This record gives sequence, C-alpha cells and structure tokens, in this order.
Amino acid sequence: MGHSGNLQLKVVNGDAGYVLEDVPHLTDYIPDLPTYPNPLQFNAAYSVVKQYFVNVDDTVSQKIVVHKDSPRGTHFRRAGPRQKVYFVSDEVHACIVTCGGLCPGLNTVIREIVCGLYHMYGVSKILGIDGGYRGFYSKNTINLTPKVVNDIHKRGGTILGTSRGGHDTSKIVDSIQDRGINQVYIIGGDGTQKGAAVIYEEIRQRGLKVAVAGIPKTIDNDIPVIDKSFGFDTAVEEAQRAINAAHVEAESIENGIGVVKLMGRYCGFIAMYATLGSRDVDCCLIPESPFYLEGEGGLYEFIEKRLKENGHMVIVIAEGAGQDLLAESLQSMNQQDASGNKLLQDVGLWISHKIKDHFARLHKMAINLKYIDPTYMIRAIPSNASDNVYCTLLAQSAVHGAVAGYTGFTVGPVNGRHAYIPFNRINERQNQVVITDRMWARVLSSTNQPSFLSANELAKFKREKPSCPVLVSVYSVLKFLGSQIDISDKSKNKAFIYEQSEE
Ligand SMILES: Nc1ncnc2c1ncn2[C@@H]1O[C@H](COP(=O)(O)OP(=O)(O)OP(=O)(O)O)[C@@H](O)[C@H]1O
Ligand SMILES: O=P(O)(O)OC[C@H]1O[C@](O)(CO)[C@@H](O)[C@@H]1O
Ligand SMILES: [Mg+2]
Repeated sequence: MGHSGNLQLKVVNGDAGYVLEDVPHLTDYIPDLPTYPNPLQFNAAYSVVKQYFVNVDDTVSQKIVVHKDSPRGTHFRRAGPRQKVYFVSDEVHACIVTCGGLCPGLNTVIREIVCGLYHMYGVSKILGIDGGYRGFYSKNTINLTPKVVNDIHKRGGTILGTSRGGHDTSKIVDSIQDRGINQVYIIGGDGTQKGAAVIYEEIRQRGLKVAVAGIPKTIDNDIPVIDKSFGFDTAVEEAQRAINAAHVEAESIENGIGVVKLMGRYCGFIAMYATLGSRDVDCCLIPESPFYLEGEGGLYEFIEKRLKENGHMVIVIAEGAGQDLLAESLQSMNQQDASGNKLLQDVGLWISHKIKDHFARLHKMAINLKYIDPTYMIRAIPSNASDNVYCTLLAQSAVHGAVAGYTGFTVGPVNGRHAYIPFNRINERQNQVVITDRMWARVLSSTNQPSFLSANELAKFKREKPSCPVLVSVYSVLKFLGSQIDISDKSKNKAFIYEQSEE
C-alpha cells in the first residue's frame, strides 16, 4: 500500500483500485501519545454487544454499485468506537458550537454529544460556545451537562445560538488554547465546515492535542459525499403542510394557483423531495434546472394548459431558482450576508407577480393566485423521530472519533454507514440535484411539467442516446418531453448540470 505524506490529504492506495481517503490523527503531528483502553468495554449497556469496537482497518465504500472489473474506488474510515482511546475521561475538556442558519435537529445533536461524552466516556467538562464562531472570543460560554440538555431535542433552533460571519481563526484557536479545550465539536453547514478546516489546520500548526470534529448541518442538503443531512427529512415533511394548504386553496376556486416557496439557496433538494412526497404539485422549479416564462415550452404556456385541464395547479419553487431571471428584471445588486453568501431576491413573490401580470394582460383567463412562504417556519421546528435517531448516530460517531484521536474530519453516513470524511472532500464542492439523474426524471414524469431545455440541449438528447445505463431512463423522459414541444431556442438559460451523480 502506498501512502502520501501530505497531512491535508492522507490517501492510501490498495489493490484493485482501492483508495482510502483517510482523516488526520493527533499522532500525525504529536508522536508517542499514550493510549488507554476504551472505557466502553466496562459499560453495562455496551459491553454485551458482540464486536462493539470497530476494526481499525474498516472502511466505507463511496461507490456501492460496481462492475466485475471496475476499480473499487474511494473509501472512508468507518466511524465508531475504537478499542484504544487517546484521552482519559478527566483530561477531556470539550466544547460545542453551532454556526450558520437554523436546521431541525441542532439541539438533538448538542444533546447527544453531551450525553455521549458523559455516559459513554465519563466526560463532565463540556462547554457550549454562545452564538457561533464569534462566540469563542466575544461571548460567554454555557456549562453543558446531561441535565441541562435533557429536554432540548423537543425545541427548534439551537440552545447555543448561532451566527454568520465572525470567523477569526487565530482568535478562535487562542480561545481554545487559553481555555484548555481539547475536543472541539463544530456543527454547521458548508461555510462552517470550511471554518472548521482552517481551525484544524491552525491547531495542527501550533502542535496542540486538540481533536476537531465537524458535524454537517444544512437544511438545504448541499453537503456532498454524505447520504443526506440531518433535518432534511423533517423539512420535507413540514413542507407537505404548506403544499397541502396551497392545494386546498387552489382547488377551491376557479383557476386557482398555489405557489409555495421552499428553501434551497443553490440546490433544490427540499423542493424536489417535497414535490415527489406530495403528488399534488404540478410544477417544481429548482436552481439546477433553469426555466423561462414566455413562449412555447415556457411556464406561462404550461400554466394555461394545466388550468384548462384541471382548473387549478400548485407550483413549488426553491428560493434559489430563477435568480438569473430576477436579476434581469429587477437589476438587483449583488448583496451578500455576513458569511459571504449571496443574498437572494424573493423569487416566490416575484414569480407570483409575474404570473398575475401575465394573465391580467391576457384578459382571456382570470386566475386566483395564493402565495405561501413557509421557509422559516420549516427551519425553526424540532426534528422528527427519524432525524432524532440520525442526529444521535452523528453525535455519537463524532464523539467516538475525537476520543480515538481522529481530527480534521466531518462525520456522516456514506451509503448508510457512518464514516469519517476529510474536510477537503466535504469542502471541495456543493451537493446539487443532478438533472440527468433518475430522481429528477421522477419529478418530471410525476408532474409532467416542461423540461425547459433549450433547443440545443433537447436536440442533443434526441440525437445521442446515452451509453451509460443510469442516463437511459432520464433520456427517455427527456426525449418524451422534447417531443412535446417545438425545438426553437426559447431559453436564455444555458447552465445545466449534466454531470452524473455518484448515487
Ligand atoms: N471559507 C471560510 N473560511 C472560514 N470560515 C468560514 C468560511 N466560510 C464561512 N465561514 C464561517 O462559517 C460560519 C457559517 O457559515 P455560513 O453562514 O455560510 O453558514 P453554513 O455553515 O454554510 O450553514 P448554512 O448555509 O446551511 O446556513 C460563519 O461564521 C462564517 O464566518
Ligand atoms: O436568513 P438566513 O438566516 O441568512 O438564512 C437563509 C438561508 O439559510 C438556509 O436555510 C441555509 O441554512 C438557506 O436555505 C437560506 O437561503
Ligand atoms: Mg451554507
């Protein structure tokens, strides 16, 4: 097996194209650290579990669909308790911080880190950092015990508070060092994980025995590699209530249109899954699939057709969809939030006005449009039961990893198995809906909405049947949709995501 020396990228190559993208370990930069037997072997609940400890060589495969002769591909270190640990209970001084936007399940993760550290590893010194990254150097801390966190999973939000911006690496690491913290649990989205990566790097350069563990949080599901993010299921479930309301309103009145805006800054996962879950949605608009309003194959034409057929319709739109169209018509400024994320215009309101104006101008069809924006209501609720279980596994995996001396990792399920994933893999790109994957094809075939593909793209699909089996079903749907509309270049939008996902 070959080993590349770079601490940021610990890549191990094996036979048959096996690749392990490993995470750093404290011993990479602090040699001769003492080890201790894992106290879990004396724990009444866990000591009876057969093979409770994860084999040090266990890895989780990123690719589970393989061919006879294909390379075995990328693997990650399997998460879970190790036989040997690098911290004794009394020595541990842990801290937890939550950053970025809210997400159902944040309190559950906090609760389970505290309870996991306390009940599994006998750790009692756990600090909550108040108000995100800047809380390390500008705010008070909260002592966290199982008693303090006992009921918090029933509440939305985060008991620690959160913020955007304010990441000052040296001040944060100074604070970690000054307080004698040696395990840092960082819960947050893509920005937060980038912040965690630089904190880890600074800690490594200072040679500190401090484990840095990231727990991925994003209601948008925009973190790559992991199967999905916590709170996502809860969000999709809660979105059903808004879609139901929109449907009830729309079907109760002549030419009723219900428009529901859902979160999804750069990706349309919530909109896509909420659409598939509901079956009442006639059109789902996401950032990855540009659309257009006017002319043949456009949204107005589809609305008119659907209203004539059914007398009502429901449109679900992700907040990041159609931002290019808005920018054209509103000449919007490029504003950013404190973390540098683009501030979006309200596409739901905009599209509602556009639809109303269009049909008012037509004079031939009076419509009744109701716009529902449940975005913050969805984000602020507590997590559902299945997300609670998921949050528990994430928190416990993070604790097992840090105690075992791993650092500079994000924890998450990869094909159903929890793994330690190096920060660089999490931070290199954002997860997006791949519109040539089967899932988007399912949406198109369930709503029968236009594909909004440009002439060139449709012609390409008509000409070239893909050789890859994964694309064949998508091809069939797109080919069908392509045959429904005239192929002239009506779309001004060119950026399509055709890359095939790993799923
Ligand atoms: N490249 C970066 N380097 C260091 N810190 C960063 C970086 N990007 C973002 N951060 C910090 O991470 C924190 C959270 O970032 P952000 O507001 O983008 O939310 P997020 O973690 O992406 O979550 P979400 O987008 O799901 O709400 C902020 O305090 C921000 O300063
Ligand atoms: O208003 P805030 O708190 O900046 O959050 C809005 C953004 O946060 C997210 O929910 C991600 O956390 C996005 O979907 C949304 O654009
Ligand atoms: Mg983000």
